[in-house]
Amino acid sequence: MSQITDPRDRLIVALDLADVEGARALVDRIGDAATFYKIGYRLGYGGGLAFARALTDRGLKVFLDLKLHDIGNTVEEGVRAVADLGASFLTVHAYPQTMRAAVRGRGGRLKILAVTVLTSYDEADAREAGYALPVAEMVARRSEQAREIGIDGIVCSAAEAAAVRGIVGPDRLIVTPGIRPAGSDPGDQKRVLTPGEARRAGIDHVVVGRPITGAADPRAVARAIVEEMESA
Ligand SMILES: O=C(O)c1cc(=O)[nH]c(=O)n1[C@@H]1O[C@H](COP(=O)(O)O)[C@@H](O)[C@H]1O
Repeated sequence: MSQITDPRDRLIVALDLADVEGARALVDRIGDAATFYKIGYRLGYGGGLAFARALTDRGLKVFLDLKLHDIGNTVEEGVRAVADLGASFLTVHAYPQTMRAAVRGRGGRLKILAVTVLTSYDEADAREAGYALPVAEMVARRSEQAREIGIDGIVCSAAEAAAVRGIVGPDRLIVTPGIRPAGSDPGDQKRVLTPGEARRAGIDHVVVGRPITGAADPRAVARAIVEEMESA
């Protein structure tokens, strides 16, 4: 588990917005209630990579969620190309070739996170995609492979966090999307826990998008999530 001194760093706000103007306005509204933002490919394709640099220049932390998965050479060079954007985290899918390539391309302070099984998948979705193993076993197997390859952290559901911690040990990061404050709409997420449950399961960071980006008062929701984890 990482040494997090500022409790706000545990919350990563997913900036799943169409353009940089909207993202900048949201970051300004949230103000000092959050310190860590995720930029995925929706915003990335709308100028979000330059915006990542603008956020890090303001002292905020950035998670680039590009979920790379390709032939090794392309992944390695792709990781190398984003290594100097100042981001803290970059995602790749947890396939062994992809993870090895990402580790080769890693540089600077960029940490590579491996996405095990998406939190929008349940058992039926995994079977439909051709996987024979139950989701929890897939997550465990991919976490073992990530550890052997030297990946810095795991993305999984908080429902698997305690098992993953047993596999990857105390020093690798566990980052969990699929987080919903009690009573909020899960949307397309299927393996869902609350911020407090996630914290008790031993996660390092939660990723929260729509419950914050769609809220009337995003700053208040971000604050409440940080407080819920602090008191868990
Ligand atoms: O890699 C991710 O960040 C990710 C992995 C995963 O398994 N599930 C998942 O939801 N995510 C991302 O986490 C965010 C969750 O957003 P909300 O469902 O709106 O809270 C989205 O940006 C997803 O792309």
